[in-house]
Amino acid sequence: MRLIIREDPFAASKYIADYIIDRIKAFGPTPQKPFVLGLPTGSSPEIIYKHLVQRFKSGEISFKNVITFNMDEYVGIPRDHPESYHTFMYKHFFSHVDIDPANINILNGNAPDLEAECLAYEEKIKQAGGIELFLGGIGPDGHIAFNEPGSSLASRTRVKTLAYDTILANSRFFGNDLSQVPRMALTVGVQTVLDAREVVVIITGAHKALALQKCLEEGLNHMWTLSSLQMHPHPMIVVDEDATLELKVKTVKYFKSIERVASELGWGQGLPSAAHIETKQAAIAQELSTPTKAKNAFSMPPTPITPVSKELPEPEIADDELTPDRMSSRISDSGNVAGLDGLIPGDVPLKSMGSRVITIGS
Ligand SMILES: N[C@@H]1[C@@H](O)[C@H](O)[C@@H](COP(=O)(O)O)O[C@@H]1O
Repeated sequence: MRLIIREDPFAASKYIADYIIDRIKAFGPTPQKPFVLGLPTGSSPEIIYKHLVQRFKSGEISFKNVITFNMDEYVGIPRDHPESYHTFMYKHFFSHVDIDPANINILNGNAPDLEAECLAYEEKIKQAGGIELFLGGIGPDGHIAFNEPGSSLASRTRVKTLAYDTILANSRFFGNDLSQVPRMALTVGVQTVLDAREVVVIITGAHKALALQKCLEEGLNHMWTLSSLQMHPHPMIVVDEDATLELKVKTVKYFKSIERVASELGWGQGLPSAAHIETKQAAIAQELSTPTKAKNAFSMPPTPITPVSKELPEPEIADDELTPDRMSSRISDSGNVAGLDGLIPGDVPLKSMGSRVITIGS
């Protein structure tokens, strides 16, 4: 788990935007090998999108060879509703960059067959080669996408009924009128997120501090679906200071130290590229398949160990000092156990404890 802590939501969002740009550049997407990016909505990612748009406008990054899959969409509100996730994504991101509209994938919450829509979405992700990086946000109840508390951790894209907490939280976008918030949504499943090669989550604000604590310091729990990241090989959570309010000081210090040590050593917190790992794996497999080398690899002579005693000054042992194998001889025959010399007269010394047991029948 990587936990990156930044002072405020702006710094946390900038960190993620930079990270995504670095990952896309390192990947070097082409039409034949596009970068597949999973995306969220919500107020937390808004600043990330602003950064990405800015960097696109300054010519630092292109989204031409990027395919996107959004996490979720409400069921039953028109696609052009001001609060639909389609509208959100075009307003904050897609309309401002050079992404090919054919590469944009968002679930259709008005599909005549919602189940078929979800199955087709999973299939499309598979056909695109799987998601390289899934960016996510969470709700205050620790849900990722719309995987509400109690969701199966093996879930895939499906129809989900929204929890009351989520309806309450999202009512701010619907004039604080609970009755206007859709009751259902289509969402990628927990397992769909975990299938991505890398998952990056933004969490900001004190109202999400408990969720972060549950997911980071406690165990895997379907009531806090973000905790599923514990099962992912490359998760990264980027937070602001407020989101850490419920964490132990020790946890915060540890994760801050990871980042500090890594930067002191000149290491980034990024992933080694897939190509780099594959080259290494191939070299190791080759090495092990060469009979003599493989044999050598497993029958290496033991590394000679310098006896510790040679490194240490000779201990000074008094003539009457005892060696451990004769520890029993430390106990004097006086009947008293070392340290128990001050026994009350008449008390029974430990070595004859048996004498305290009265024989039944006697
Ligand atoms: N389904 C979305 C989530 O995908 C998103 O992560 C969450 C957080 O939104 P915000 O960032 O506005 O708190 O909102 C909704 O519930």
